[in-house]
Amino acid sequence: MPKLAYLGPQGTFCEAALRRLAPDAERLPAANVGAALHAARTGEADGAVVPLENSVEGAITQTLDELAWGGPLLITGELLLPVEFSLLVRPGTELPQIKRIISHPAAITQCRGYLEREMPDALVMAWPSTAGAAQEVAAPGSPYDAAISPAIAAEYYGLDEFASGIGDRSDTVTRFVRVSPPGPLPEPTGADRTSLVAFLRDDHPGALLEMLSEFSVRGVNLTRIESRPTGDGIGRYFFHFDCEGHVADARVGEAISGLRRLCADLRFLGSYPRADRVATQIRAGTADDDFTEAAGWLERIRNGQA
Ligand SMILES: O=C(O)C(=O)Cc1ccccc1
Repeated sequence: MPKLAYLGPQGTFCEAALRRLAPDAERLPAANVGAALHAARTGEADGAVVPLENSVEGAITQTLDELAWGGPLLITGELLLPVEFSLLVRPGTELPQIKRIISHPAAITQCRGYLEREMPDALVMAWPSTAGAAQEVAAPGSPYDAAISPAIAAEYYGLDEFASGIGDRSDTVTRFVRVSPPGPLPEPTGADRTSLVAFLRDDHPGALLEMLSEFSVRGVNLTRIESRPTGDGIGRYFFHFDCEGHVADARVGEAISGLRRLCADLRFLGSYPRADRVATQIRAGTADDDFTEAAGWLERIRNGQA
């Protein structure tokens, strides 16, 4: 039974994601995303489940940066989890008493409308996780009055649900990934995704276009692109790419080789089955057989057998 670290404590969306991704796994709650990934790197856990992006707010940047800069880890699975937010309070709390609210930053930004409408004067502060915020509100003497959290955390920590469904949108989905220490890749399924982090060799006109061309000329569809600052001053960026397909697919492998030549550094973050199981559409001329046929043809020309 694998042991998987996750953004704890019990009751986070991340825990719900882990339960679905690996129902039989032993669950190791971590204080924050960095600690969960650290446990996967050191071997304290066999892997970790962490949030990567949200359909409303976009990237969970801490996860992106950890995967880009931290010790190498491979994404081996993903899950799309619908998320619904509740406002949890100590039993008996009334609206005028709610002055300090805490939650994960991604939850706060997705409940802006409710907070501004219903409690515009409340202070809203970041906490490492939603259920962690609920646990804090429940602690004796806590200076905080409410937590934005999954409803389930009310049961775990003895809180009341002051309001439910407080997200600005009702159809929000968060993408979680399972990461593992470097090792064998999941087998190709025909409905896979590959994740990469690319660092430019130098800044010049068309540098991004050149990278994108490596995908486009081989018929590889991108599913996400994200620029992140390198930290070396304004205007310096590196890029996260997700594309359809598996590194075992010829077109994906060739695109990645092309990127490798273009980039100062290219980090492979894994090839893994897509959560939505949408099969990759293969454009004419970009199937594995087409690459094999073309390579054979080239070989024959070079050998004077054309
Ligand atoms: O704090 C949690 O419960 C998480 O899993 C992170 C998160 C926060 C808000 C939306 C989605 C995931």
